[in-house]
Amino acid sequence: MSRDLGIDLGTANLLVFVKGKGIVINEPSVVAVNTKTGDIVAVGDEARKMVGRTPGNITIIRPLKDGVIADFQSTSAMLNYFISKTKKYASGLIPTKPRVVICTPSGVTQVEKRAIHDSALKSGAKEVYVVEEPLAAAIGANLPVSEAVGSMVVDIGGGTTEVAVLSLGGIVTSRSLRIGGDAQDQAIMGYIRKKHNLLIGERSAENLKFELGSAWEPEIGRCLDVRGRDMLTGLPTTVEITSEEIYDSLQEPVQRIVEVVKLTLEKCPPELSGDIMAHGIVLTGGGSLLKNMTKLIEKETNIPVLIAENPLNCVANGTGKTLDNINILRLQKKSK
Ligand SMILES: Nc1ncnc2c1ncn2[C@@H]1O[C@H](COP(=O)(O)OP(=O)(O)OP(=O)(O)O)[C@@H](O)[C@H]1O
Repeated sequence: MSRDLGIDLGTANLLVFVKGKGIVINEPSVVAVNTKTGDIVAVGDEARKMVGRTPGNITIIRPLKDGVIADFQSTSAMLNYFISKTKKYASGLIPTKPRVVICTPSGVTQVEKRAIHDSALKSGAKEVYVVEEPLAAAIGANLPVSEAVGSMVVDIGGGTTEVAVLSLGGIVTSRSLRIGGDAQDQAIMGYIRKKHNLLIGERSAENLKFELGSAWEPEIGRCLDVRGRDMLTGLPTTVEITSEEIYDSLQEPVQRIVEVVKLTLEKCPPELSGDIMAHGIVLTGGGSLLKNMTKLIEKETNIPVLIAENPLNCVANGTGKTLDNINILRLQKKSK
């Protein structure tokens, strides 16, 4: 027995599933680095607390951005940190090295995949298998991926949106878009800068999205005060933002997601389209929690849309379930 691990190396959050325990780590994919020494000062929750509040010698890095690895060294350090953190779950088990199934954003190149693989090995893994994100999301959402029936999953993460049609254990057709929750936050920041001459931080923009955001018909009359820096005076100030404004700012990134869903449906073989019509499209990832996202996709595709249970955990749960079939992954790796 060993503490085998399933890891969702997400753009926004990194989750670790320990076999027999479930998800034991769920922290933001953020690293704080001392710019003078290059040392890692904090990782995950600790680093996230520092966002926007760091002194000159500390910089906050999001190692994965837009679904790709923006900074390999800090990705590697983050992976190492979290794999080591799971050591305490090995108590009572024979202390062997873990086998690791890791899920990376689909924009990652073969070279980067190899580098992630090697970095997990260096962090103490015995064997490492890299799986595709939409497959893990669908398994984690309990879709019947191994059956001869078409299932469609839309995983809306921080950096990417992955849309895939699956059947008989594999991906039949898929598309990946480098737009997810982060692009929505950026759109809110851009809108407020332009309309109110106000600079706000990423966390404030994300909070406005949580509180006022909607993909379809905003709730009229809701508003929230946001603090930022007035670009004209340079002074801190507070502005009231309405739900209609947040709705307007989210239109572009949200419509791009709808388009990619439609394009994937167009490429779907007719038999599988019929299955998807009957069983619906399943949304996973944190972005699926944007208010009325299901309603919008339903209206645009005329197909029922459901959100998976615990959408933020689907990919990690999927990699965890894959640990039970590690022999299949081993055979697939050998045949490559
Ligand atoms: N209630 C909510 N409403 C809108 N967006 C939300 C909500 N909860 C979380 N999100 C967004 O979900 C995103 C994070 O989702 P998730 O953890 O699935 O991404 P990830 O797996 O790290 O990213 P990727 O799949 O791109 O690598 C963030 O952009 C966050 O703002």
